[in-house]
Amino acid sequence: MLRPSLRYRQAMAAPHSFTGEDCVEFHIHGGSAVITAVLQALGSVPGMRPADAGEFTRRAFQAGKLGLTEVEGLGDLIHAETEAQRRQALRQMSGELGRLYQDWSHRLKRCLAHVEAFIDFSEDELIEDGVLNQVDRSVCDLQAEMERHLKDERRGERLRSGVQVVIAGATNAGKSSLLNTLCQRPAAIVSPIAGTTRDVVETALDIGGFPILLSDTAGLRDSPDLVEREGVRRARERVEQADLTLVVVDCAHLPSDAQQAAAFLQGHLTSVLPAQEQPDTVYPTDRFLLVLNKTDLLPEEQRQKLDRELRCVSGLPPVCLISCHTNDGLQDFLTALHSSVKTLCGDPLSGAPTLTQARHRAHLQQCFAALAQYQRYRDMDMALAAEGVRLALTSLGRITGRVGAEEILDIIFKDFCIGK
Ligand SMILES: Nc1nc2c(ncn2[C@@H]2O[C@H](COP(=O)(O)OP(=O)(O)OP(=O)(O)O)[C@@H](O)[C@H]2O)c(=O)[nH]1
Ligand SMILES: [Mg+2]
Repeated sequence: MLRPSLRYRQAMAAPHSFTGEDCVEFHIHGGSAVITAVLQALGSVPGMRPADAGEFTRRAFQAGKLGLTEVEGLGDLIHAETEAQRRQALRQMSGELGRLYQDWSHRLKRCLAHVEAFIDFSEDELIEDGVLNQVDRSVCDLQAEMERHLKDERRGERLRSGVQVVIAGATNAGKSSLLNTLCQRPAAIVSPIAGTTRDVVETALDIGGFPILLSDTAGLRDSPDLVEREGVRRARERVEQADLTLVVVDCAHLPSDAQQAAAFLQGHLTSVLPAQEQPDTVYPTDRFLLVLNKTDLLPEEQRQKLDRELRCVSGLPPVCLISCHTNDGLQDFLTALHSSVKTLCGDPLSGAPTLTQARHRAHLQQCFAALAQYQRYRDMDMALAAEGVRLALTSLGRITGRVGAEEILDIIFKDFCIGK
């Protein structure tokens, strides 16, 4: 006979369970024959069927136990591969982001109520003075807060999906060797033949808890070879899309004089940079790292001199001297890489909660635009101005799941696994 304990009843009975419904959990021996037999027995009970992927979470959402941003946080937690991703997902799952949007939503509802009251009662002078001024102030405040939230340099989205790091530079500089050193396996072919890498070789890495997607690319040079030219085009495309580019240079090619070396490196960077960034000689330090490889080929004295002097040259991105053959300088390079990636992702635990999904960004931008509609029509047509506030509320509701199309929910829940 089943005699549920008090703890069991509290955790599993409606409305305290995860889904808000009465639940039962079976703890059985783990052998596959036992599991199959139990599933078969359960399957023979009329009306019993296996849960769909994400069905438990969907039921929790439908019972109002979780908001949509929390659901997305839970999904991200399940898929988190690095520590920083896990922390960001946990924070979102705890409801911080959802509470921020709820707060905005409440304030917008107040604005809408005031605007509608103004439309209905202002002619009878039943409405107190200054109601619209209060709405104006609230709308301005909300816009300023949303603008700050949107101007986050995509840190949260980057952390969620991985920082795009691209290795680029001339042929034979040691790009593929760097990729292999970082991922500690021979992922890309290395050879003394210039033009060995043609296609993009990708690998996912965890750098101090931050996820990166590292791409090795074809060496940049003019080539009569059709296939190599396509490789170079792809390499340039990757640099354009990259969050961070590691520009690899064979340091045996560097002039020994520091000023000349700096000029050489500037020229090298220009040849790697996307066309639209050419006139700007101040390289955003968080988007480039200069990796001077093959230091084992330099006399120690020259290596130290280069290291010392290039650090003092202004206008260059951070410079790291390494050898993929001896691993010399690798630790300093990893520290510099970690610091750049951390800047690009931000600290998932400090400051205001960040945007983590392109879906949220799109709805927030619509919300922001709708508030501009309120301001545009406020002195001309109050009905259209009110419509602006209403649209803003709808856009926010789409983020939190208060307003939603079924197909969006289907997309979100399909990423969950069975049993979640
Ligand atoms: N001495 C020395 N040789 C290196 C080092 N790193 C790479 N090499 C050699 O340099 C040559 C080219 O290395 P790759 O890693 O294939 O260079 P790459 O930049 O990927 O070249 P492409 O794919 O042709 O653009 C190979 O013979 C490597 O063994 C290093 O740190 N020191
Ligand atoms: Mg290569």
